Amino acid sequence: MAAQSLFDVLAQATEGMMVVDRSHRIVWISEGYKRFLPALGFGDETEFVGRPVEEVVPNTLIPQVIASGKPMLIDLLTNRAGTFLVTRLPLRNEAGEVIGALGLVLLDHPETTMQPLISKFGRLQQELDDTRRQLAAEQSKNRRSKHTIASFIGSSAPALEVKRQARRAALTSSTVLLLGETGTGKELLAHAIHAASRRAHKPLVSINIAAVPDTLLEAEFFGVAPGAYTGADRKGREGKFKLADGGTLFLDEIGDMPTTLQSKLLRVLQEQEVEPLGSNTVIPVDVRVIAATSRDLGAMVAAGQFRADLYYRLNVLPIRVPALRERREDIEALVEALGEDIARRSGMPQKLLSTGALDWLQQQRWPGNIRELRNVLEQASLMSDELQLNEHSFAAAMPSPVNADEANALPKLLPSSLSAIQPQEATHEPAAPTSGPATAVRLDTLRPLPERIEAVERDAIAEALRLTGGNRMATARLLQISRASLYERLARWPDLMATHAEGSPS
Ligand SMILES: Nc1ncnc2c1ncn2[C@@H]1O[C@H](COP(=O)(O)OP(=O)(O)OP(=O)(O)O)[C@@H](O)[C@H]1O
Repeated sequence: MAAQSLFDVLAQATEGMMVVDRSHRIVWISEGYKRFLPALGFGDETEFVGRPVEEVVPNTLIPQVIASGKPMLIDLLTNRAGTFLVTRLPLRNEAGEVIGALGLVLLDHPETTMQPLISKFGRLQQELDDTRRQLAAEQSKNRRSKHTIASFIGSSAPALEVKRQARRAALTSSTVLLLGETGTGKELLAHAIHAASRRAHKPLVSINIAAVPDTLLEAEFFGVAPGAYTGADRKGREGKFKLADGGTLFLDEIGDMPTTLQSKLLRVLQEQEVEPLGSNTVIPVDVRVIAATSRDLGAMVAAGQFRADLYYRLNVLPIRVPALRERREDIEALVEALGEDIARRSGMPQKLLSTGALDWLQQQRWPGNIRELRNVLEQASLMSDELQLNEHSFAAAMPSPVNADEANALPKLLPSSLSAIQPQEATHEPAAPTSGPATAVRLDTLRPLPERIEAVERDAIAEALRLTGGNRMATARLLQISRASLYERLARWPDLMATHAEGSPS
């Protein structure tokens, strides 16, 4: 009786009410509810009652209330009939079992009486939709490769030749060997070749051999069988070859491959099958390999540091990626493209370049190639408040510029202290109280050798960190030392570590 009167009170006090049974079927609607039927697309009650609620009231959550047995005391329901403030309550029998639900419309025009809440809801809904769209766009972008052959900027003869070779390589599944200095765009080309190949819809998996400790490389390449190890690898792990199945495996810094693993890699390349560590079964794989190195592999073969048979197996389609100084005419287009990217990422307007600035950029030697050009552009843009950058803006961002002529005479990376040592080291004259560079050199030679070596190393590392924008991997490569020995030295000079925090924009 009490329940009946509560029911009547609710039906009258609200704008509309419906009762739904356990199987979601609408069994009753109040007089008030009938007003909403035309907006929901129904002529009269008989077409509506008896139907499953989710079929006739879009976006309703009544089925969830029946499933969970938990009330929804207040919610906004939006569908083609409008936006409503609603309450949903489960109905239970005496045994406490859910036998259906009550749906109450508290307000049918909440937008007039609950403006702040409704507009907040609208805003959040809009943000949610935008984020979902962005995420979907991002995901589809990530599935596509980061780079295409057209993203390799440049129309000089050497750049066009590289692109021609890359397009040709994309037509086949043969192994590609990308050879070139650090920062010339080898990784970009590997992505581009994959994206232009028939494997583009399959993964491109990269492994930087120099970045993985030798002891872990084998597991990284070939995977680990379940139960082979305890700890993190107990469940087994797929190797990069398996992950790249059907697609492309990019082996960056192949010159750093330990000799013990070289023969195993050769076997996998020949047989196209891998044997995970701790297993005695082989797994067939279909992988296209693109390898890259900034080292002279031919010389490494001659020195016995790289297996000749692996070298020949990799050297099927060699592509030499030119250094930036071999294609200075591309600097203008590169500056334009890199500047656009820097502006987009930083949210600041793109800076213009004076003619003097462009000339200046074209005269540099760029041992760190495009990565270095990008870093210098970025630093100059951040350091200057002017919209136009001139040669002084760049000189400030690149404190010890070396022009092309000087550079040809002297390896750029040798810092002044080292170049000072070389010619003077043979002279054993006593220090004379003269002024100028000669005095500095003689005083320098009087310092204990370990101290001088330390200073040379420190200068070289500082210079290389600057060139690579603090990128540890590229720094180690440029100096031809291992990453571990770079870190070991950096630990000695915490100030260097702090000035060049890890993280290159590339
Ligand atoms: N031709 C190019 N056009 C536009 N950007 C380029 C070009 N070449 C390289 N870059 C950019 O320069 C940076 C360095 O390129 P990438 O990492 O491909 O060089 P890399 O030769 O693989 O270097 P490393 O040997 O040090 O790994 C990246 O930000 C890349 O996008």
